Amino acid sequence: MVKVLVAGFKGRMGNTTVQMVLEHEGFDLVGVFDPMASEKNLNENPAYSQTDVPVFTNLANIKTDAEVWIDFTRPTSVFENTKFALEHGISPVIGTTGMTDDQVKELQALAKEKQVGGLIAPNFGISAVLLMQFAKQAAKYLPDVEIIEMHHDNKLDAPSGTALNTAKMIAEVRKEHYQGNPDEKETLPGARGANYEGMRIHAVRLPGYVAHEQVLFGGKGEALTIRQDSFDRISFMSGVAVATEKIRNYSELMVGLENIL
Ligand SMILES: NC(=O)C1=CN([C@@H]2O[C@H](COP(=O)(O)OP(=O)(O)OC[C@H]3O[C@@H](n4cnc5c(N)ncnc54)[C@H](O)[C@@H]3O)[C@@H](O)[C@H]2O)C=CC1
Ligand SMILES: O=C(O)C1=N[C@H](C(=O)O)C[C@H](O)C1
Repeated sequence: MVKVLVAGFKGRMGNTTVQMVLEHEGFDLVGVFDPMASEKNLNENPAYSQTDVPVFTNLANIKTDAEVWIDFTRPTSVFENTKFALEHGISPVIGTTGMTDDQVKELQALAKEKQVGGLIAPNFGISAVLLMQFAKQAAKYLPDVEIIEMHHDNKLDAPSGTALNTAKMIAEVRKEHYQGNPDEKETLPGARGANYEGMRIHAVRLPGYVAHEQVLFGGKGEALTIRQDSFDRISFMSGVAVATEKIRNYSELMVGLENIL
């Protein structure tokens, strides 16, 4: 049994993850963490009255024998949480988005020093993992590209981690390239979206949406659109489960679910 702690358990993803961990016969939920929690044990919550699991509300007070730390928290807390996990020999499985490249590098160095395996996955959904790979492939031949990501209106970070990662993966193969009209002017600031190495990224936030992305390629007289949709947060759970099962077989901190599939 893999002993698991879920950070951010009061949130949308954290709550879905707790249910997945409790239902999975290979996982043992040994702790949950969220500063917003008022209970001391998960069994105080009517939905989990039979589940005796300690609740932590402060990082410094966590004492646990967890082997895997699953994190769906906030862009402002994920770095400290991941550092804490690595320093305590707990393998981090990180879904929280919004870390800077420098923060990721620092954590990768720490994981190497401690010889602890971990994963940061901008998206645990297989449709999104495939979309990023297909987009990288297409960009070799169609370098004019724009990304549109669409999310629920409670999302804190923009652009999404998935959109940023898509742009980074495309940038690995796309020849340096100016796209659009060099004389174009935004008559309303922001109209052309964010600029990542010449690629435009547009972020939509609307109620009713969960998580969706389109990558649009344009060529002479033709176009290609690649799209993925997460209609439900359950779409992320098989990826989280695979990472939780496998991550202790590694001794480095990787970025991208594809690294362990
Ligand atoms: N990688 C992936 O496949 C996915 C990633 N995400 C990412 O996961 C993160 C969470 O998303 P949601 O669940 O929608 O957010 P949410 O706002 O519903 O939940 C976040 C939870 O974290 C808690 N929290 C705040 N500070 C904390 C700390 N220091 N330690 C522990 N918990 C803390 C909050 O109280 C809240 O309950 C976001 O960054 C989002 O982009 C979301 C869906 C899929
Ligand atoms: O906040 C979300 O909901 C999601 N966040 C991740 C991201 O920023 O890419 C993954 C998915 O898009 C859902």
